[in-house]
Amino acid sequence: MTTGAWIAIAAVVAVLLVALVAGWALYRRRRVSLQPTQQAPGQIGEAKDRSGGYKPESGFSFSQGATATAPPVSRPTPPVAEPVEERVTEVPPAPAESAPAPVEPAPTPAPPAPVEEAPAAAPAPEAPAAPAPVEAAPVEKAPAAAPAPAPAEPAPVEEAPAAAPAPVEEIAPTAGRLDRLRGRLSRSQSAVGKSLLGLLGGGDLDEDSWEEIEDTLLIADLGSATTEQIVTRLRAEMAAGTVKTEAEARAMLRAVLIDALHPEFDRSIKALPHDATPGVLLVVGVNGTGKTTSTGKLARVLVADGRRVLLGAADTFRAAAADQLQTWAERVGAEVVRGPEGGDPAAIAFDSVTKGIETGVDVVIVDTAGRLHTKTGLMDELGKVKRVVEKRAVVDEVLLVLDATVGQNGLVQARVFAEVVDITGVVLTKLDGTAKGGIVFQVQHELGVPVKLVGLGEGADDLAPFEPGAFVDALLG
Ligand SMILES: Nc1nc2c(ncn2[C@@H]2O[C@H](COP(=O)(O)OP(=O)(O)OP(=O)(O)O)[C@@H](O)[C@H]2O)c(=O)[nH]1
Repeated sequence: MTTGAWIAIAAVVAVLLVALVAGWALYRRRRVSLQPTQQAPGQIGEAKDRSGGYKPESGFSFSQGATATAPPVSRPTPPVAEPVEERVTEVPPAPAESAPAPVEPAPTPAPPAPVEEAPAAAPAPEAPAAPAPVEAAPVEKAPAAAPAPAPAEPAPVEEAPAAAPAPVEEIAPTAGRLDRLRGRLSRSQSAVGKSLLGLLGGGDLDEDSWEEIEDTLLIADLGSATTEQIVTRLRAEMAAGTVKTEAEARAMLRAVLIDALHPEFDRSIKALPHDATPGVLLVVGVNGTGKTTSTGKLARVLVADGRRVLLGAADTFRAAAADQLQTWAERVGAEVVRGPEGGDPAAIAFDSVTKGIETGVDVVIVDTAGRLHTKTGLMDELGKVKRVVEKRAVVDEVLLVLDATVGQNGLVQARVFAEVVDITGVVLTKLDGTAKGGIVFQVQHELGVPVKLVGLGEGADDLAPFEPGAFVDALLG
């Protein structure tokens, strides 16, 4: 071979080498690399307890709703029970539209003296032995002015007549019992967190990795808008070069997720009484989502907090729902107002609030029915319930109960309800049974209202306040 040929070969080899090195350098520049940590003690993410179930830092927070604009009603001093008939007949004419059907005060363990007889006996609210007011006669409704369209004398709901009320339960203080929820959420949620941290902390982040992060968020039900927002922020943080270690990646992910959960939202439950009226909460949602259960759990929390509670069983769709609510009420010593199966929910809601005002309870929680048969039907029913209640008191909260396990369907439901009533907060139930807690992000994003409470099990005390930080910690495992 000639010298010229050797020189040519050497030149080609040199060019190839330069191209190879330049290509490798370019490739490295496009990847974000994470070094395993050598962090100083105390640095974020260092050896902290990540067994991390959902563990709210604080207890439930209750506040007072906006100042009442409803007609002032003098609030008699506490629990002296009066005959229900008397109380109810004092009610000013109800809105014409309500045409309320007779409502039967249900027996409660905190007995308002038995209907019909009851002198001014004031039974102690906690006396389990006190006989239930058997055979509560249908109460004459005040609004009788308008010739009530023959309320078809409702077949009295099976009132479990002679059954002695269950003894009122001791309820653990709310603060202490929240610890028991630890771990519930992590069992189902941590898959999402593990996957995200695996990708972010795994070393190199190329386009495929970003796509995987996006998929993980979408699969966890965060929805496309929230996912896009989160991925954009994660990319920006990574590109800024501030994230060099796994611990930093974790801390950054945590901060981004918490931000997306709107930590600034007011999540207190507007359940405190006004000067002349109780706090009034409407609980709405599709049947089966956990409305009645959540109403009962919330009543327990309030009673444990020293509040006098009245539950209104306006879910007249099936008698069992009212029975269920009554059982919850009996267990905690709350009062209950219920009506006949198929009765007018608005009438029961109206009577609940009326009775609540007159007996001076602190808070009335009305459990409504949520048949999504037609939007118009729902609109009529719920709209009417709210309007009628507002004749007596301000509605402080409309809590929408959503089942976290139904994913996108929950969002569809949320939209429909939000069109019908002004939702002020969301109760997300069954978070213990899903690996897709991401619906929390979507619901807040779509409705612009906070998730205030989460259901983490079927137990009576498995209700917790929603806290973004605690939730993200549980999510990251
Ligand atoms: N695992 C789990 N189950 C729950 C939770 N909340 C409610 N449930 C269960 O969900 C089922 C339905 O709850 P309900 O309270 O009856 O639902 P609802 O919306 O009132 O429905 P209706 O009674 O038909 O009006 C019950 O078996 C509850 O025990 C929760 O947070 N976790």
